Amino acid sequence: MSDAPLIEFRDVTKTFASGSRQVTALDGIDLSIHAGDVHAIIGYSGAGKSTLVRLINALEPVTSGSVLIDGTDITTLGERRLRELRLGIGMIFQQFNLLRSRTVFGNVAYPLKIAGWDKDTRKVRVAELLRFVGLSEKAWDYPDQLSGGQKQRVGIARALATNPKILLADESTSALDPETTGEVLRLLKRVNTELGVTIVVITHEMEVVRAIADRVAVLDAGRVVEQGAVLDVFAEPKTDTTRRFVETVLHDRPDGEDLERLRARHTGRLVTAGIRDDRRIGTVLSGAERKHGVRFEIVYGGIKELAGEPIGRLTLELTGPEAGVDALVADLREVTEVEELTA
Ligand SMILES: Nc1ncnc2c1ncn2[C@@H]1O[C@H](COP(=O)(O)OP(=O)(O)OP(=O)(O)O)[C@@H](O)[C@H]1O
Repeated sequence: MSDAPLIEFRDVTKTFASGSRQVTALDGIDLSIHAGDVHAIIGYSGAGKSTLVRLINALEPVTSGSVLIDGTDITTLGERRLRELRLGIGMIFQQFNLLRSRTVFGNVAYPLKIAGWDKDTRKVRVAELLRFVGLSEKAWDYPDQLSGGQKQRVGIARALATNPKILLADESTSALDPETTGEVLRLLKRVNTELGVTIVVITHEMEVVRAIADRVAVLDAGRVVEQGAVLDVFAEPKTDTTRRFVETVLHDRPDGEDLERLRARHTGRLVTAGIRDDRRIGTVLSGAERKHGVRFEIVYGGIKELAGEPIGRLTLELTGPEAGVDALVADLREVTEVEELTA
């Protein structure tokens, strides 16, 4: 497999005219999405996520810069080539966007009809897709008879009908309860691993990123403020925006009342240390008393598993001579991120 990205944004800017004002939705985006990845784009409302995804299938023109798919700059393509391009890109939506007047079968068959597949081939393909998403028994139901999770599974089957290489999922689980969200995310992961489809997940929920993404880009006010492997971004978020998103999943950093309570109850120095390679941190801590005359107590923390690795933070109270605590904090900084919490 080549290293060239499947989707690449090069210095992409997108502005909209809003009355007499110009709104900059995307501001100098550089982003690479590689074949075979589940790549999440996370950001708050208005960050530019939907605009970004609409540039991937050229539903909107860029204002400047280029968007390359498989090495082709799609910003210069004519309508006919764009139609071909869009056949290779499936999309699913927050509100499912199913045709209410058609059955599940009819909805999934629809893109095949548009693409000119004959009736028999359509039938075989739809049956195969419904089997894959676990809805064979619902083929003759109408969307209104389905639960939210089932509707999204129909959406996924329809998006995959023409065998796209890319699936764009725009807030695809935001209308679903947590349990159904899990089901849909597991199905998307299967789409990725079993069918080899590259998935771009647009979300404002870090839990979605944790659950299925390999890589993530954090979008803030039209700019990519951070991007990388999900594990790295969770372990060492570099911007406040990212840190806030990570917090929503890990709940591992005391703040507000929790922090006040800890400060009132513990007189030693409070530090929060990132857990990643726990053995190295364990080694530093187990030598704390012997090396520096410092005792430690774990007073707060949360650890989750991400891609098979423990990730999270522990808050420690360190008690001992000032110089010893300083030396221990310095040792900890060698192996992980450390934040002082003492006011
Ligand atoms: N067609 C449009 N005309 C004018 N402004 C637009 C248009 N589309 C988007 N914008 C503006 O661009 C900015 C980014 O919007 P976008 O919908 O991409 O953000 P988002 O991150 O997807 O937010 P949300 O999660 O709320 O959908 C916002 O300020 C929005 O108001």
